Amino acid sequence: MAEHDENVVWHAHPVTVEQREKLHQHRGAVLWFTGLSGSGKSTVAGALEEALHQLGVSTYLLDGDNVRHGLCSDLGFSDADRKENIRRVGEVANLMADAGLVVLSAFISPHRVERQMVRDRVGEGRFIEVFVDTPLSICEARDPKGLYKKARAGELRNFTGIDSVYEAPERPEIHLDGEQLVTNLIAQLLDLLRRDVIIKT
Ligand SMILES: Nc1ncnc2c1ncn2[C@@H]1O[C@H](COP(=O)(O)OS(=O)(=O)O)[C@@H](OP(=O)(O)O)[C@H]1O
Ligand SMILES: Nc1ncnc2c1ncn2[C@@H]1O[C@H](COP(=O)(O)OP(=O)(O)O)[C@@H](O)[C@H]1O
Repeated sequence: MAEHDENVVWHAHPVTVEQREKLHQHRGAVLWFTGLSGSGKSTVAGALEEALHQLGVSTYLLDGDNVRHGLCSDLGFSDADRKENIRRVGEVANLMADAGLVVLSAFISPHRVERQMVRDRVGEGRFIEVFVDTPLSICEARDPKGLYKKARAGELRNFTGIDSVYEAPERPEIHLDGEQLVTNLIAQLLDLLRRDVIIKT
């Protein structure tokens, strides 16, 4: 894919990200949830969004299951397609954070290199990697969509954790034990957002 056309020139607009953040009364950021299928990414991200919304924070939740019905409906689960999925979502998340929102994204995002690509794009300080660490055996026992069962039966190929790799984060901003109570996990995430001065409330 072409990087960009040299004839396309960046245009600096008069309203800055700092001005937009001032209006929102909090900083823009990307909370990047990563973990196995069934680890709890959507559940925890959804509960955190609810808590933030109640605190008056402007949020948006990007979820793999939903984005793959629209923006990324042409993509499957090969390594190349997952990479493109994360690239597109990373760009959208970056734009939303630039708009001053606290973005929550819930994608398996199994490869370190792609998560690093999004980190570089969003920038240190704004990118918060959230590792939802739930053992494969627990995810498989939960199996809310019956996908692990299908993968074990050989009916679903390239399934993360079964016949496709998951590279755990080495230095996530926060490492959650995905077997703890959701309320406990939300308290840890709110603490981090306050400590990093993303939110003030
Ligand atoms: N082969 C394979 N591997 C993993 N997951 C699969 C696969 N096929 C379908 N699904 C369903 O798609 C959801 C993961 O989509 P993501 O966009 O998060 O995946 S990725 O980040 O591009 O790897 C994932 O949702 P979650 O369970 O919410 O993680 C699955 O429901
Ligand atoms: N902390 C938790 N403790 C117990 N069950 C959980 C927890 N988080 C999620 N679950 C349950 O695990 C299943 C998978 O959660 P989900 O959020 O869909 O995972 P993911 O988005 O990572 O695939 C759901 O049935 C959900 O209710």
